[in-house]
Amino acid sequence: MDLEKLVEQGINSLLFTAPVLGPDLERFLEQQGQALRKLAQQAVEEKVTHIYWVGSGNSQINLLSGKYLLDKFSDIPSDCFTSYEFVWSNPKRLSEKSWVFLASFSGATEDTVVALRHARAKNAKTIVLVNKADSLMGKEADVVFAYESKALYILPLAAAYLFALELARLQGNTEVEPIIRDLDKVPNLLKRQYLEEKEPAKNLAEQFKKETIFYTLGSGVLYGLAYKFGLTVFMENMRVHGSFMNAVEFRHGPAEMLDRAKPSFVILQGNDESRMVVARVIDLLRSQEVPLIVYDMAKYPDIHPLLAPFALMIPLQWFAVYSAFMRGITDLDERVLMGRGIMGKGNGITWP
Ligand SMILES: O=P(O)(O)OC[C@H]1O[C@](O)(CO)[C@@H](O)[C@@H]1O
Repeated sequence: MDLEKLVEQGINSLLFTAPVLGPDLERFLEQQGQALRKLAQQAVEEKVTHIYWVGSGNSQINLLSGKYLLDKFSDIPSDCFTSYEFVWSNPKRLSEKSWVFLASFSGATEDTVVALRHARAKNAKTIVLVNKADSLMGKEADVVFAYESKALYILPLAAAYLFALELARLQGNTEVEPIIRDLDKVPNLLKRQYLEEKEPAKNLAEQFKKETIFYTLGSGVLYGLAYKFGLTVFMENMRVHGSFMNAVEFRHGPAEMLDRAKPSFVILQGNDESRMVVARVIDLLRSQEVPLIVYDMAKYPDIHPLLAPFALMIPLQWFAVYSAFMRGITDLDERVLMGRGIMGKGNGITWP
């Protein structure tokens, strides 16, 4: 089938969020931004002792930014867990003075429902970010943010950013103000990128369509986005082998594999503190002549460096969409194992 026809059909798929990211983020910030800021105020007033961020896959790694920003700018301790790890680790500090944010698009993912019930059993306050308020998790949580969109990575990411930055601002941190201001510029950037990044991504996908292994590397503020594409999108939706690695860890072992084979690499390079070390990894990979794609935040000097996960999302997604089509995947939402009741168990559970 004609590639452009597939793209046209793909616009309605759940995976391909790029067409709605700009408008949906704009709406989300407009409609729910105030409530998120109020929640941050409440956290400060109530002297919350610990904030947990919990989810699975995309719906965990977007929340990691909440911990990253709280650690960097606030004095509230915070941890981010995959849902089952949260339950198994059963942190001793988890109490009625803790707040637990949980994200889930379906609101019915086995792991995260179990985590929500665990947090409730410990009397922690539970705040869920779900697509629909009437989902299983929406009905059981104390506070619900229903984002009403397929943008399951970007909208909870924005919620985590706004909550954490506002909390730090209320604690007197002035460094966060430019980041909060630039967050408002992101919807327009995403609208523009949806149009501008299509052709370059198509060419890149063409160039890489024979590659069978993709390692995706990112560090610092881009750790989460690299994890998202390396661990979920490329493997889950392009169905290629590969994995995610923290870019700073590459010199500590993985580099040696290049002696035997030269798999392809996708590197996300931020404008934050991680930039120079990641640049050294890029130089090393270039010297070894591996197939390499670099997504560089330097292309967006008008956006605060800490907003990189928003700025690099659409170029990567366009690449994944074209790559999937070029590999014979015509339905971007089709799964071979996930969502079929094979891997998720429990009453009302729908995923994975
Ligand atoms: O957001 P939910 O519904 O909890 O689902 C999480 C799942 O969705 C994905 O993010 C995308 O399918 C997976 O990585 C993960 O298994």
